[in-house]
Amino acid sequence: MSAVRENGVIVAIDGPSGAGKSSLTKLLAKRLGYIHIDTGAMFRAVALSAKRAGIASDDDKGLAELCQGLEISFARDGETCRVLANGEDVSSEIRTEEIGLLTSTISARKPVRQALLEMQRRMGAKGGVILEGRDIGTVVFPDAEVKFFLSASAEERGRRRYLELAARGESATLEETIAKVIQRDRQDEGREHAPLKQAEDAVPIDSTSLSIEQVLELMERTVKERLAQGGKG
Ligand SMILES: Nc1ncnc2c1ncn2[C@@H]1O[C@H](COP(=O)(O)OP(=O)(O)OP(=O)(O)O)[C@@H](O)[C@H]1O
Ligand SMILES: Nc1ccn([C@H]2C[C@H](O)[C@@H](COP(=O)(O)O)O2)c(=O)n1
Repeated sequence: MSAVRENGVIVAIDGPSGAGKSSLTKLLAKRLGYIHIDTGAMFRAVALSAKRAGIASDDDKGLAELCQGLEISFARDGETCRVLANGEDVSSEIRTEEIGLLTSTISARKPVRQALLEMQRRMGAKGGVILEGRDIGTVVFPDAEVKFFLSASAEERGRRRYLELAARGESATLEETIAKVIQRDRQDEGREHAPLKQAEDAVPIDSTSLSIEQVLELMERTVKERLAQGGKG
């Protein structure tokens, strides 16, 4: 294990959409007493801001300027964590399917990745943190002490997303939702800059037939074993 940082280790959780990253990151962070950073929410905040400003998803100059003037932060209040873009709470607005797909497109642009890479490294540098995303273990913190690659079949991930949408009263069919999951996988895996892929030293977890609790147990055990091998908690 590399030298441990001021506040503890860095845990990276990467994987495709709907694999359970956000749910597990929050639960694991609570168990370990770590903070969690949802990097997808940061990309979503950029996409929402670009949409509002009428910046096209291939306008690299416009996107670079947008990112320069955009401060993304998290407001933590007990169990909840709000996402702020220049001080405005955008937590709900960034969670629509439309913003999800736009985010997948905009996050492929180099100036956006560069701007958020710097922010994410600053946020996580002291350790004691779990970051979830697509490229945490490969690009943002390739030296993270613990890396997980969390996946599940596209059908199962689509089913989970469909249930979420139904609970929110949003109309979508299961087939459409699975198709969107597959489209997002293709975009995230196929892009030139920082594509979604498993880091060589990541622990793979297929959650298709595991409960959230089972995945949590597995992750917690793995982190604690690594800490016992030479880190501090
Ligand atoms: N192992 C699991 N079994 C059943 N449901 C799960 C499991 N893991 C996550 N879920 C559910 O699947 C949905 C998607 O999970 P979550 O938002 O954590 O995924 P994600 O990987 O963060 O997705 P995205 O990258 O799109 O934000 C949630 O409703 C969550 O409760
Ligand atoms: N580290 C990251 C995190 C997210 N993205 C992109 C790719 C996703 O399709 C989109 C939304 O992420 P989600 O909130 O669904 O996890 O953001 C990325 O490229 N890199």
